[in-house]
Amino acid sequence: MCFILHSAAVRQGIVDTVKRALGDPKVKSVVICGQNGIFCGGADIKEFGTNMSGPPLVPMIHAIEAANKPVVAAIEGSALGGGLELALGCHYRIAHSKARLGLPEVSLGLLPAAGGTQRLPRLIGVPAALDLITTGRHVAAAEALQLGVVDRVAEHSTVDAAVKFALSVAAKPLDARRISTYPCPCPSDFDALFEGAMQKVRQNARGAIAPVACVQAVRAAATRPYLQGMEREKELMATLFTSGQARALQYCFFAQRAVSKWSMPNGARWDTSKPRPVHKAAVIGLGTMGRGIAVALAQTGLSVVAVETQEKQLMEAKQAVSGMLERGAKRRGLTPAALHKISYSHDIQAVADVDLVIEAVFEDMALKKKVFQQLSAVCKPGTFLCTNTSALDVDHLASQTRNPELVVGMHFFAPAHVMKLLEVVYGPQSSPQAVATAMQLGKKMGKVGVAVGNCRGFVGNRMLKPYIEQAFFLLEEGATPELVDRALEEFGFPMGVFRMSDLSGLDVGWRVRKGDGLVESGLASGQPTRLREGRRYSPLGDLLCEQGRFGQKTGRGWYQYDQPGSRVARSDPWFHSFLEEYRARHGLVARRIDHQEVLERCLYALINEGFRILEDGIAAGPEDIDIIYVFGYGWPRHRGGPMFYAGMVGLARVLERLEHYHQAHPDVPYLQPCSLLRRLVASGSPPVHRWREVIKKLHSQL
Ligand SMILES: CCCCCCCCCCCCC[C@H](O)CC(=O)SCCNC(=O)CCNC(=O)[C@H](O)C(C)(C)COP(=O)(O)OP(=O)(O)OC[C@H]1O[C@@H](n2cnc3c(N)ncnc32)[C@H](O)[C@@H]1OP(=O)(O)O
Repeated sequence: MCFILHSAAVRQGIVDTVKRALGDPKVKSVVICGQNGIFCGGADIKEFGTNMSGPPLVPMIHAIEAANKPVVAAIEGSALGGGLELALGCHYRIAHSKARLGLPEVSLGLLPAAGGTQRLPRLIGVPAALDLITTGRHVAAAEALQLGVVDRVAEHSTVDAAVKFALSVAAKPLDARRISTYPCPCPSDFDALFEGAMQKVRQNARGAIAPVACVQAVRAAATRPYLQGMEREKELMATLFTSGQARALQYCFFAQRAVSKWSMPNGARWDTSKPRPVHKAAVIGLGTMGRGIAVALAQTGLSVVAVETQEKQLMEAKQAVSGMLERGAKRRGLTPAALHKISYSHDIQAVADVDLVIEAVFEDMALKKKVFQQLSAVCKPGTFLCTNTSALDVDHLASQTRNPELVVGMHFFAPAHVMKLLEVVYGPQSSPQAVATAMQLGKKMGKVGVAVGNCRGFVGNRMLKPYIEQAFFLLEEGATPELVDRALEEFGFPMGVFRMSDLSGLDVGWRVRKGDGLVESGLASGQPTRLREGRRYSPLGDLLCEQGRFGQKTGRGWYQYDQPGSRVARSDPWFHSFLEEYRARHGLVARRIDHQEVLERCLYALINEGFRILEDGIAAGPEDIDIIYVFGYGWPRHRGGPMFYAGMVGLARVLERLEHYHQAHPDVPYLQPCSLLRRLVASGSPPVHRWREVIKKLHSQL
C-alpha cells in the first residue's frame, strides 16, 4: 500500500487502510510508503492555524506500533517531522540511499510531538537524539543507518525491498520491535549531559524557546516511563504551539518559499520567465568578495574563470581560493574536485566565452564603469553581466554596456561562499530572463535569492542606514556601545551594531559618507557640526576613522582588541572619555537610556524604511524584506523578520512610537512615519500576508 501523510484526509486514509489490512487474514504484513518518491514531509503546517480535523497523529502511530502484524516503513525522498515519527512507530524502517530523515520541528518553533522526543532517544540514545532534535538537522540514509534510525538502506526500489523484507519477517514476534517499550539508555554522566545540552542550546538559540523545550522533552524520555514522557511532550508542545515564536518561524518557512516566486513591477514573473543555462561563469576582481563568489560558483560544478589584473593579488587569491575549496571539501568528506573547475587570468579577455560574469572589483563607480565597458566589448553576445555592488547604481552600470537588458546586480554577503543571502537587483532595463537566470544560478549555489529593485543600498543596506544612524544618535544622547549592543543582542542579533561595525570596518561607511560629501574634518576644524542640510548628523564614526580606528583590523574601533585582527571586543576607557568630551564640546547632556528605547529607536527606524521600500515598489512584499534580514543581517529568525515583527508588536504601536520619537527629533526624517504605515493602520492593521493588497491599492492611486 502507498500513502502520503500530510493532511486530515491523509491521516484518515492511513487509519482506515491499516485497520483494514490488520483485519484481513490474507494480509501477513504491511508496508507504508509515500507517493511520488517522498515518504512524508511531516504534518501540514498550514493546518496548525486552523481547526484541526481528522484523526490525530499520536493515537494513529500508537495503533500502528501496537499492530500484531509487522509494519515496515519504506522511506524514499524525505521522512521529516511527523513523517519520521510515523516511521518510528513502524516495526522496521528501510530507507533509500538518497533519502533524508530528520525532526525539523525546532526550526518551526515546535518539538516533535507525535512521540518523536520519546521514541528517538530510546532507539538511538540520548546524545544522538538530542543532537537531531535540538538542531533539526536532516541526515542522509547512510548516517541514519549508522545511528540506528533505520534498519536497512536500499539502493534500488525501496518499496520492492520493503515488501520482500516485510514478507520475510511476517511470522516473527514483534515485542522487541516496539520502540515505546524500550528502556531509554541512560548515560552515566546524565546530569552533565543535560546541563551541557541546555547550555549549548541557550547559547545558540539567541532567545528561541523551542530548542530549550526540546531538551526538556528528551530529558523526560530519560527520566520518566514512556506514557508520562508523552504527557510531558504534549505539555511542552502546547506552550510552543501557540507562541509568537512558532508563528514567526512558520512564517519564515513560507516566506522563504514565497520569495522564489518573484515578480517585477512591469509584470514579469518567475513562472513566465525562462532562465538561460549557465555552464561557464567568470568573476572579475579577487578581493575577499570575489574569492568567496569564485568558491561558491566552483562548488556548484560550474567552470569558472577568475580574473584579477594585479599579478600579486592574483597569486594570493589563487592560494586562498584553493585553501577554501580544500577545507570545504574536507568538511564534507569529499575530494576537492572544484579545484580543477577554476582557471585564473590577469587578462579580462579570458572571459570572452563565458555565459555569465560577476564583477566584484573595489566599490568605486569609476572603476566599475570601466570594467562594464570592457566586458561589453569582450564578452560573446548574450553574456549576462552582473555586479556584486552593495549599493551603487545598477542602472548606471547597465548604461555603460551595449545590452543593458543583460545587466543585473548579484549582491552577495560576506563571506560569499558561506552566507545564504543573495539580492538579485533589477533595473528598469533588466530583462526578465536576466533576473530568472541570476535567481536560478543563486539557487544552484545554495543561496536564498530575493529579487529587488534598484535604489541606493537596495533593500538590506538601505534599511541599515537609519538603524546605524539611530545607534550613533543614542551614543550622543547618553548611551554607550556596550548598552546599545547588549539591547540588540538580547533581542536576538548575533552582534550588536557597534560590534558589527568593528567587524566589517568603520572605514567602509566613512568612505561612503565622504563620497556623499558628509564628512568634515573634525581634527582640522576642531568641532565638526552635527547638521547636514537641516538633518541631524553624527560625525562620531568619522572622528574615530580620523584617529585610524577602523575596528577589529586596527585593534581599535568602538571597542578595543588585544591586537589587530583579534575578535574579542573589550570596553575601551579611551572611547568612553572621548565620548564624554565630545558631548561636552557639543553641549550635549547625557541622559539615562534603557533597552526599550534602544530597540524602538533602532528597529522602528529600520522598519519605517522597510515600509518606504514597499511603498516605492523596491521590494514586492514584506516577505522579501524579512528574508533579506533573516538570511543576510542576523535578524533573529524566531522574530520573523522586521516587517513580521512590526505586525507582532502592532502597527498602531510602531506608528505611535515613531510619531513620538519624530516629535522629539524633528530633524531626523527617518523617524517620520511613512504613508504606507499610516495607511495600513488606517485599514485596521491587517496581518502581514494581506499587506500586498493595501500596497497594490496605494500604487494604483499614485
Ligand atoms: C493549545 C493547543 C495545544 C495544541 C497541541 C497541538 C498538538 C498537535 C500535534 C501535532 C503533532 C506533531 C506532528 C509533528 O511533530 C509536527 C510536524 O511534522 S511539523 C512539520 C515538520 N516538517 C518539516 O518541517 C518539513 C518541511 N518541508 C520541507 O522541508 C520541504 O518542503 C521538503 C518536504 C523537504 C520538500 O522540499 P522541496 O521538494 O524543495 O519542496 P518545497 O520545500 O518547495 O515544498 C513544496 C511545497 O510544499 C509546501 N510544504 C512543504 N512542507 C510542508 C508542510 N510540512 N506543511 C505544509 N506545506 C508544506 C511548501 O510550502 C511548498 O509549497 P508551495 O510553495 O509550492 O506553495
